Amino acid sequence: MKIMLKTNNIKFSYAQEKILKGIDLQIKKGSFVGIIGPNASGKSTLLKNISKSLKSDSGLVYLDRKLLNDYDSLELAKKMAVVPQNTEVNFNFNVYDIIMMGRHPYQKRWSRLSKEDKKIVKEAMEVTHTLKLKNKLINELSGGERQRVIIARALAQKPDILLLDEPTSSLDINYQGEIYDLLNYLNQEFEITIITVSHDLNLTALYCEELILLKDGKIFAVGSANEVLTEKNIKAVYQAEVLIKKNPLSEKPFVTILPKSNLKKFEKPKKDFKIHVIAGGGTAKKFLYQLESLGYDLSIGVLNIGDADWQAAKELGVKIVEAPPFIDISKKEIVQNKKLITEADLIILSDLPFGHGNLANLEVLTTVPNKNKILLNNLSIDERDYIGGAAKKVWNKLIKEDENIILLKNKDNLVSEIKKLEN
Ligand SMILES: Nc1ncnc2c1ncn2[C@@H]1O[C@H](COP(=O)(O)OP(=O)(O)OP(=O)(O)O)[C@@H](O)[C@H]1O
Repeated sequence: MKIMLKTNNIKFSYAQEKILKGIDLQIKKGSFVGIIGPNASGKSTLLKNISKSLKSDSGLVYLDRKLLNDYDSLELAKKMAVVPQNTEVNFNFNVYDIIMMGRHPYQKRWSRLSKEDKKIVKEAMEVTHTLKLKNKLINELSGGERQRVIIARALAQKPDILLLDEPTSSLDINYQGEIYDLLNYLNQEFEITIITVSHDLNLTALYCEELILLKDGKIFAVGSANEVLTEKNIKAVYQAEVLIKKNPLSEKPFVTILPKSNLKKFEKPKKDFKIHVIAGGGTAKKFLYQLESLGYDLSIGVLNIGDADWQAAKELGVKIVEAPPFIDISKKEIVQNKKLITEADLIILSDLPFGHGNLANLEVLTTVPNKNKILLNNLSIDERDYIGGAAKKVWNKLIKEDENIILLKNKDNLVSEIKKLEN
């Protein structure tokens, strides 16, 4: 295994404040590494220490087996390029001139641009799709365009290793993917070693083969995305409750912040309005999050354990009447559900499909004629009745006899309907 960059116990302080508290790193040649960690954990300071923009107080940094301190600035610029966090450029040069600056380490004083310089700059512009911006002034570009130009300038240096500090922080989702795709291409095609600092755990997990998680100036965890991005690690380092699922396409972990713990910090006001939801199959997932974030007192049931709505309700800490999957809802669960329904100010029935197993969830509504009900019917009952019309029969009876029913085709209007009832 060839090592491109290695640090031995590096320490760094700004004035009296200790920022890096002994960092040991080994970055393989040709690898794509992501440094993550909370605000002020020392990520940018580490990047500056390994790129000689700051000098470590103690410890050693080796770049390709040679001490970083032994590189002079031109020699270092041929080996390593840095894309800083702030890509603002003080002088309003045009894009071509900015990218050409990347050739500076190779140019002799007062010499003209060589054919080689021009060829390399053109290639850098091609891979970063900046050719069409060539004559534009740098300060007239969008954030994403400027980011690509600064990466092109770094590529014009023909580095073996590229360090990027939050390369996608100001970019929209499309450009974020584009920049990481570009980095991935550079890594795979030209074997450039890449180190990114990022707050985007999911992009980092998706593209980086190794992750370094920093906490308070020390390395907390190193390894693959699956090894580093665990609920336990995230909680320990970010003090955040997250849900980690496997991205079905990439098999990489996908981190979702759990809204409840997030919102708790803002002391979200609780509403004195109880809503019981009858759902299943993920038909309520989206509006459950919405209603929970608005502070409604929610309950849900009867739901099969493992169902998508059950998972959402669990994540949100909503009261659930649950039942084992693949068997009919039992009497006991029906009674528990009825109790919550009786206590609720409003019942919402999502447009869930009905079979033998959950018909009781529909039938229960006929026993509480005085309760307000919102029935979602974006999909007609015909399309959701999997028991030869039995569900449709109950539905039709309900619609005919119950005066407290609101039929709602569009889930987007749900909150406004609830607000009307609340008042
Ligand atoms: N030039 C400076 N002078 C003094 N303190 C600094 C300086 N730059 C950074 N710091 C401090 O060093 C600590 C680490 O900063 P650093 O920028 O390395 O963290 P980070 O993990 O990159 O943070 P973020 O995710 O917020 O960008 C912070 O407490 C910061 O206030």
